[in-house]
Amino acid sequence: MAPRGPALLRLSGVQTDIGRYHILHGVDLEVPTGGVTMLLGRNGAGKTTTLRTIMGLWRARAGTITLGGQEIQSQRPHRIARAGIGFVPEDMGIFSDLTVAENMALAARSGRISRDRLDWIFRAFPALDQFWRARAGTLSGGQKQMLSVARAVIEKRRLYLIDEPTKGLAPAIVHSLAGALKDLKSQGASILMVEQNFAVAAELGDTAAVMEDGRIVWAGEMAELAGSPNLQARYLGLNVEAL
Ligand SMILES: Nc1ncnc2c1ncn2[C@@H]1O[C@H](COP(=O)(O)OP(=O)(O)OP(=O)(O)O)[C@@H](O)[C@H]1O
Repeated sequence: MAPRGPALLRLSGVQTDIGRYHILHGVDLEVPTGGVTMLLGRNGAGKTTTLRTIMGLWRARAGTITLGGQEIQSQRPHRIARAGIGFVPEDMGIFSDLTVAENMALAARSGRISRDRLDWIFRAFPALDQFWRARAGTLSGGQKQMLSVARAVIEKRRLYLIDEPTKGLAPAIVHSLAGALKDLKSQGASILMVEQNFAVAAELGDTAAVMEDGRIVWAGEMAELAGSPNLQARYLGLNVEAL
């Protein structure tokens, strides 16, 4: 198991509205330093809205969000990114008209990509090496997802937010993506991840938080959730016999 430290990210009573809809109803969540926290829950529970609120893409109308003890909830997204959060959005957020190389260069805040980091990315995602000069729009769905993850990890960040990286991917690609994320975790990274594939969530997660209707309704060790068909049925609607 990855080392578990004090909370790196803490949400307290976070409420977010989208237009006139009240979506987050007071989210309390802790992400420890080191390891993977899985944010789980049924469709529409508010997981993506939580990640976007942390990133400042939706403004929290109440509550606090701290990163390493500093409040970030009223900062703009680029300031939050600069504070050390890498984000892999659900829609991948890559530039289709630019090459893989250009997409990566734009993601590096310092403007320079470290050779060691790039070598690690190429080992984890060989397709990005192969298609380095290709336009991102010509990549397959799985390769685009890899580029999206690679952009977030191009530089070391204090925290990575990753929204459903395996969505719609073939099993072999899911496997290699999960391997890369495991490797990132073994380097001591702190990750908050939304994942609908429960097998992947159970494999990668150290801790878990389950959302329902804009609130966290259960939080604990991933192993406890993975080992309890009752908790899974109650909070995730998973029927283990059907898996
Ligand atoms: N741009 C928007 N405008 C209006 N309502 C929205 C918008 N984005 C999300 N919502 C609503 O907010 C609620 C939470 O959505 P959110 O995407 O955070 O859920 P989720 O848990 O990530 O679900 P999923 O797994 O389906 O992505 C849903 O009821 C959704 O319809």
